[in-house]
Amino acid sequence: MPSRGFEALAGAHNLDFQLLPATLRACGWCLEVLSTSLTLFHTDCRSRSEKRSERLHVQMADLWQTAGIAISCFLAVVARRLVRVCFREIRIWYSWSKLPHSQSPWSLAGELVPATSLKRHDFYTARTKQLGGIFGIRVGPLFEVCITDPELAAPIFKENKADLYTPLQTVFRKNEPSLFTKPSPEYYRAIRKGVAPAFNSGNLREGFGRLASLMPAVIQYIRQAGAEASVDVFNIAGHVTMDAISLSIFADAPGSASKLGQGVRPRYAELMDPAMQGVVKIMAIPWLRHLTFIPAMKQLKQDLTRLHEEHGKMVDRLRTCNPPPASLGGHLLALKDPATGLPLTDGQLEAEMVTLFVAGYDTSTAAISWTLGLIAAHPAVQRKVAAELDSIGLKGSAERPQPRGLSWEDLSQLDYLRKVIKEALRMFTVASGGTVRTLSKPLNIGGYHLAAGMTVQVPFHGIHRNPDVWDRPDDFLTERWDEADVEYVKPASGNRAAAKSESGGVDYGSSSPDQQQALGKQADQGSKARRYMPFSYGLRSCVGQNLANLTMLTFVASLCANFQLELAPEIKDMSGIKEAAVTSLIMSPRDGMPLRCTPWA
Ligand code: HEM
Repeated sequence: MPSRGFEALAGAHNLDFQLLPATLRACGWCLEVLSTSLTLFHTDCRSRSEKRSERLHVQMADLWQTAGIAISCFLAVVARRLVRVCFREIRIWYSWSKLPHSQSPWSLAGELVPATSLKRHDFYTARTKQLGGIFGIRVGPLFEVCITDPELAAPIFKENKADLYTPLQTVFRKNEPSLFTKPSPEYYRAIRKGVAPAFNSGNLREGFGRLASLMPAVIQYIRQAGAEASVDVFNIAGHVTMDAISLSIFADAPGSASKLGQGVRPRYAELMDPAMQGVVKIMAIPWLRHLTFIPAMKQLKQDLTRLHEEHGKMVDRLRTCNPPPASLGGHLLALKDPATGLPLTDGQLEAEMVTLFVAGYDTSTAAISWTLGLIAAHPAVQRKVAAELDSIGLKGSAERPQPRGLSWEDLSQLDYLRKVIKEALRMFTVASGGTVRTLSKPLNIGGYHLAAGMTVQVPFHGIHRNPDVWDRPDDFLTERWDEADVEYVKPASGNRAAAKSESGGVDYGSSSPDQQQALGKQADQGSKARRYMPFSYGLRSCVGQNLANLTMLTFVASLCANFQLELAPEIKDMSGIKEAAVTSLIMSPRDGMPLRCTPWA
């Protein structure tokens, strides 16, 4: 008979003792074996379940411990970052507080309104007159340094960081970084080196025929409008520059200039402009983008959806149009991403292509408009331009009612017209806000310590209109370009020289060999600091300036060769031109540039 303990053991494992065969039940030895194995099995089961629960326990404890460590690490990192950000902001605020500045410490918005208004170019000039060539402004919560003294501004052009531009990426479908926003240094170098040759003189010459072929339609349209009509050259220039960039990328048939006279703006500009207005808002106040429920951000979302559709088509067009290797499109397709060694993806191509349109379209259009307006407002200048064109057989007359079109060779003969364009870009600097950089290291400039991380703006319009730097800066004086080295600051004299030596000029915050070298270069340059910078200079200067100059020269020469220009009654005179200037992203005439154009013959 089985013992009571054995029976209990069997019961615990749901074994019915009665089910065992009778012979087995009667055999004491068998029962012994069965009992022993059941006991062993039971012990094993218990120890296994104990072990399992122990293991589970240990695992849970490990998990808790690991989670605890992870959370503590995370909190430590956040706290460190917070402390670092706080220290950085305090250092920035302290540096800023030592700069000359003018706003009331109690105003929450600081100078947000004048610094983002349509007349902000005048604001920087006024502050320069009031506070000098380096001063602080506060735009809402942003403590910013402004430099309008070219000598003091020189070291800023060695900085590459421009955090404030990052919101511009919103206009690309995949929010990719582009040349203009904030790619890695390697990517930036690869793109810059890859596209720059497209703008060299040999490659531009190859595409010049396509650019010049746009002009006959423009001339015909203006002729048809008649001498009494106000013709908006801003609108016309918009169509031509859009086609000029389009042609240099895709090298195929233009579309925009064929729509002249239909009272419309270039299609891409119609899509881009409203989106850019929204983007400018988030550049000024970055956290605005998170308020997706406010009407301005809802509108931006809609505008971007329309724009992104167009970008998809542009990438497809580039992939299928097979542009020649010398064209901008050819160069873009040949580019390799240094990180992967592969050709650019659709997203990367879109970012670079759109950057070229955004950077080149508005700027060239406004520059052409200011130049033509200024020529029309200054009859003596217009006579000299006409005489130059006449001397190479380009100007219309009774004997030459249909003057020939411009050739590549003509361009080198237009010395005076080049000076006129230069002076127009000085007086109405389209990139009026200039450049904005984030300091990657502390700098001592003009006796002021600027902390790392500070946002520094160099408003080019402020420099070009600074009376300490230019004689009669508010006058359109083409003859100033007859002198040599007009682009550079003249040797300092009198009070200005004394002020410079007292302020200590430029000094790098620490003294690594690189910085010593930079300091040395700056000192060598001495009075040779650049004061003329419509295309910026140094790192991040305009990569497309040769195309811009070519488009401006071609357009302005073609118009002046065919027509005598006069300001339309809407603008009337020089004060009307100045009044029309507004800056959103760039400085352009608010209601266009209406001119009356009378054929020479
Ligand atoms: C009159 C016409 C133009 C003016 C006044 C102008 C002016 C400028 C300025 C001042 C910058 C530097 C901006 C900064 O530092 O924040 C710049 C950059 C740039 N421009 Fe232009 N630009 C003109 C036409 C063009 C054209 C036609 C193109 C190309 C189709 C172009 C492409 C670019 C690009 C890609 C950059 C960024 C370069 C970089 O960061 O390395 N621009 N431009």
